Amino acid sequence: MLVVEGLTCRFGTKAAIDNVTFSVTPGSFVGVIGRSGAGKSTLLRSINRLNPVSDGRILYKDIDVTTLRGRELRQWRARSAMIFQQFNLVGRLDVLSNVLMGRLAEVSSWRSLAQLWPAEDIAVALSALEQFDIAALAAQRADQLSGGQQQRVAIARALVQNPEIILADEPIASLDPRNTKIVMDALLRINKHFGITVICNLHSLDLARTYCDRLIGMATGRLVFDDVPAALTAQIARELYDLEADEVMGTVPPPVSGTAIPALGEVAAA
Ligand SMILES: Nc1ncnc2c1ncn2[C@@H]1O[C@H](COP(=O)(O)OP(=O)(O)OP(=O)(O)O)[C@@H](O)[C@H]1O
Repeated sequence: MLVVEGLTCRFGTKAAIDNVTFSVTPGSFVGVIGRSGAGKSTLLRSINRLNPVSDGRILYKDIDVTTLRGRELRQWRARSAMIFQQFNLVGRLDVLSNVLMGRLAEVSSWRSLAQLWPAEDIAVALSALEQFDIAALAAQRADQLSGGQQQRVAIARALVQNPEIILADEPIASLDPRNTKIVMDALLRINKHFGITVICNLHSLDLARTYCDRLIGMATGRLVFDDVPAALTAQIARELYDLEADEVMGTVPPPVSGTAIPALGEVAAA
C-alpha cells in the first residue's frame, strides 16, 4: 500500500501540493486529473522524490519514503519508475542501451560506463522490448523512432527496473491518437498482467475514465476528488476544470470493466 499523508510541496511561498492525503491499493490503475497547474506533475515527482517534500509523509509498505537517502533512495526510485511526457531517452544511444539504463541500480557503475552489461540483463531488456513488439528496433538510435515507439522504449526501460509502481507523468501528451492508444494499452497490460500499480497523470477525462479504475482530482494543489470513475459527475468535472461540463466530459466511454485488455504481443496491431 502506498500512503500519502498530508503531503505539501512548496516552491517559495506557493504550495504546488497542499496537504494531500490518499492511499493506493497495490495493482490499481489510478488516474490523476485536473487542469494545467493543478499540481499533478508535482505530486508524481514528489512520490518519486524528484521534488522536495515540504511537509507530510509518503509511506510504502511501512517505509517512510520521505526520509530515504543515498542507496535506499536510489532503490526507491527503481521501485517507483517514472515515465515522462518527453520520454527522456538518450537519443544518440541505441534502443537496447536505453532499456538497459533501467538496470543501472543493479549493476556496477564501471560496467555500465563500459557498456559491459551482463548477458542476463541483455536478455531481460530484449524480452521487455518484445512485450511491446519493438524488439526489431533494438539496434536503432532512439532519436530515429516515432514518438509512440520512443514512449514504448521508455516503458520497457521502466519495466526492467522491476518496479512495483509506475508513475507516468502525462505519458501521451505529445502523441497522436493512434500512438496514444498504443501507449495507454501498454500501460494497461503492465498493470493487469504484471500487477504493477500505475499512477498516471492525464489531461483527457475520456482516457482517464476508459483506462483507470480510480481517479484522483486535483485543483490548485488540493485533492478535490478521490473515487471510481463512475462517481465523477458532470458537476464535479465542471468544478475540476472550470469549464462547461459538456466540454470536458465528451462522449462517455465504456467503464474500465468493459475495456478489453490487449494480450501480450498485440500492441503493434492496435
Ligand atoms: N520547479 C518549480 N518551481 C516553481 N514552481 C513550480 C515548479 N514546479 C511546479 N511549479 C508550480 O507548481 C504548480 C503546479 O505545477 P504542476 O506542474 O505540478 O501542475 P500540473 O497539474 O502537472 O500542470 P500541467 O498539466 O500543465 O503539467 C504550478 O503553479 C507550477 O507553476
